[in-house]
Amino acid sequence: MSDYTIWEPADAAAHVRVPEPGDDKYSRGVLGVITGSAQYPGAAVLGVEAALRTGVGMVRYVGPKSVGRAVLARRPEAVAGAGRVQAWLIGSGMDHASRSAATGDRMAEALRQELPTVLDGGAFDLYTRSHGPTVLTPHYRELARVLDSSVEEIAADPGAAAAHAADTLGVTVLLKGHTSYVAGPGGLRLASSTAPSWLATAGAGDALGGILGALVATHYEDILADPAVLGRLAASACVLHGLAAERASGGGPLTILDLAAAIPATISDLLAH
Ligand SMILES: NC(=O)C1=CN([C@@H]2O[C@H](COP(=O)(O)OP(=O)(O)OC[C@H]3O[C@@H](n4cnc5c(N)ncnc54)[C@H](O)[C@@H]3O)[C@@H](O)[C@H]2O)[C@@H](O)CC1
Ligand SMILES: Nc1ncnc2c1ncn2[C@@H]1O[C@H](COP(=O)(O)OP(=O)(O)O)[C@@H](O)[C@H]1O
Repeated sequence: MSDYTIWEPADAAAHVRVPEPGDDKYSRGVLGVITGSAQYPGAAVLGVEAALRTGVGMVRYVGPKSVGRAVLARRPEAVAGAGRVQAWLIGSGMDHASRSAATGDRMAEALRQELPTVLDGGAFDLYTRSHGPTVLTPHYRELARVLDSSVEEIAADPGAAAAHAADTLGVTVLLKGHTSYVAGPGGLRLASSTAPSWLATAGAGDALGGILGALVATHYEDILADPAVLGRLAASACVLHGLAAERASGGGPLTILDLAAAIPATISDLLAH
């Protein structure tokens, strides 16, 4: 932990791109989303919800048709089907072992574009094929699988595990937990623990993926110019996620749709201070 700098709300505020009068939906950035599966359609719904609430020019959902229908039922603002995007969010709510050929093809096509990419749960196996600036968002069990290690080893020193993963895999790693650790291959080390423990509930990570996806899509040019920006955005996503959870919780339980609904006011508060 000593190598890590705490990423503060003011740091996160500086990493929200506020639209300007000359912006349109494309100049703000389009996020492509390949998440969800027949088994876990809700993960796609939650990620898209959180991305749209964080602010992005457009979300294009490019997953299975049945999941796309669930996404659109909740969020008609999302656009279903392939098209040009500036960043990708891939892998929440899917199991890499049971990935369909169609999903595998969509992922391969996305990764070929060398765009800034967030890889979540069911897509960690693809990190070597992701040639754009890439951030992985594992929890402890997932990082243990990626590193062929054990949960106990990760839990013993999560900051060191995240740093080791970033250095050996050559990607940015956001290791999720009560404290989340962001490590970048260039020695970037940021930590955040803004979230209440009420956030330990199913779907919380799917929402984090959406928040981070939106921040990445709206900063794609900055990331391409300096890949270290990706780590700062990852830490900013953790701060926003934690503060939105705190606002939704108010000291009690929360659902992930409550968290998503709290994101806009969380951002406007951050920008006002
Ligand atoms: N609404 C949704 O669609 C959601 C989908 N989710 C998806 O669900 C999939 C699995 O995610 P995980 O993070 O659980 O994956 P993991 O593979 O890390 O966790 C599964 C492990 O938890 C253990 N386990 C299961 N139930 C348990 C219990 N009651 N008590 C103790 N241990 C238990 C299992 O034995 C297994 O080892 C991912 O694809 C994820 O994206 C989750 O994000 C939750 C919400
Ligand atoms: N005890 C805790 N306190 C605060 N935040 C937590 C706690 N446990 C988990 N979280 C946060 O909740 C999210 C859980 O993500 P993940 O394990 O991927 O869940 P899911 O797969 O259900 O979406 C992460 O952002 C993590 O940082």
